[in-house]
Amino acid sequence: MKIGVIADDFTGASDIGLTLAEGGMRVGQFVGIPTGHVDQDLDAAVVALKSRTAPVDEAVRDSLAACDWLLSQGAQQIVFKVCSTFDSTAKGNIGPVLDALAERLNAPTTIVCPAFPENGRSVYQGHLFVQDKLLSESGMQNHPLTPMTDPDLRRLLATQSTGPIHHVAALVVMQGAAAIRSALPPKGHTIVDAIRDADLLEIGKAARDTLLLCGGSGIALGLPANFGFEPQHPQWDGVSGPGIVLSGSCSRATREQVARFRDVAPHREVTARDAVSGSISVEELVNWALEQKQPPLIYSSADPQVVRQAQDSFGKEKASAAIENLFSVLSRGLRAAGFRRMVIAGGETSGAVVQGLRAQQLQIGPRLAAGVPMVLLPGTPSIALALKSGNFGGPDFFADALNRMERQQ
Ligand SMILES: Nc1ncnc2c1ncn2[C@@H]1O[C@H](COP(=O)(O)OP(=O)(O)O)[C@@H](O)[C@H]1O
Ligand SMILES: O=C(O)[C@@H](O)C(=O)COP(=O)(O)O
Repeated sequence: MKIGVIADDFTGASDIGLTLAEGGMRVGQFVGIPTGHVDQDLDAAVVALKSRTAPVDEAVRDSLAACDWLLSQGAQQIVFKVCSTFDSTAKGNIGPVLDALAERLNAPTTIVCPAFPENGRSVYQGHLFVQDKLLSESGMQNHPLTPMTDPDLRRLLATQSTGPIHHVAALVVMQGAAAIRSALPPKGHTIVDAIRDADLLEIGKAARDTLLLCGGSGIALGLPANFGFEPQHPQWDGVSGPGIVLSGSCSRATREQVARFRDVAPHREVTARDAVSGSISVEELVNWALEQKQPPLIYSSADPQVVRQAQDSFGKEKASAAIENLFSVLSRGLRAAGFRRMVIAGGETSGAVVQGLRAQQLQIGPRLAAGVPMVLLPGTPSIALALKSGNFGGPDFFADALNRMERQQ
């Protein structure tokens, strides 16, 4: 194995899995830390954790365990995959995990860059932009679990990390890999600007001998070529069987996708109150879904003021956990009822569903949208999943993805 990835959520794991697969690597996506040796010829392994919003100690412990496992499988370079909007709580977890990984790997210097230009995320002068808005004005300031109110990544990481934080500016990056390499200080974490894929490719080249990198999936764009891999398009047909959309993301893009899909598909809303009080039965939701003539939508996605009210009434963690648990149990019921194509919106929500389905390993398929591959949960029968990050995908993503996931007869 050449590259080992520790992803702090499940949508992020399939996002970077796609980048590496499109870079020509054989990639395995693992749900949690595998035990034992993986008897497969993999070029890259992505360990998906649900550590983004976990308590700091737990996130550090799990990330180190994932790192140890990846090293034991022969990984030569480690990527800590975080969100392209650098999602973190007030306590971390990006800084503490990065510090711990750097220490474990004895990596004096790390490159940090969450840019993902294809999805509108760029880093300029150390600041993170989403399209033409600073991170803190992009809608991410209202995220239910990780509100992002500081767009200056140097300042943000400095509050989370014990090490010195440096910066390599876009003008240096545009001079290419050699200039980037010589601008990297010998110690500490360095935020590197990137506004184009070309910048990320040069950062990738510059990182050939860097043990530890941290970023969105864009940070992996240039890495497969360092090991001699050439771009490819992952292929496989979809699966046959009923489809459904489960949406627990309250991000802007998802709310638009929910609104669009509600116009054309049967839909049921699950409120935070329903989930916390347990007044809604999973069995009843599954039966309702089975009665529909076309793929339905079950969603808790709500506007920021509704989420705020729910959090004020029930507590942030309690509301989130109750909704995630509902989707987790529901996904199991849906599989038992015969559903074979599932589009899941939201990183935490995807984590809950994939854990609910007791998945251990997922196969990365072709891209459905930038950062969103079709993934296969092998079994008899297999299930096709789309784990969609909250802010990824166009307005008609749900309908498009369900169609693309269906095997053509
Ligand atoms: N109506 C709601 N009220 C409160 N919290 C909600 C509601 N709907 C979803 N949530 C919670 O918000 C979080 C959304 O996070 P996530 O699934 O990662 O979406 P995204 O990918 O957009 O960040 C989840 O923990 C989810 O359970
Ligand atoms: O890098 C990204 O933006 C995604 O891969 C990701 O991690 C998104 O997380 P969610 O928005 O919580 O799904």
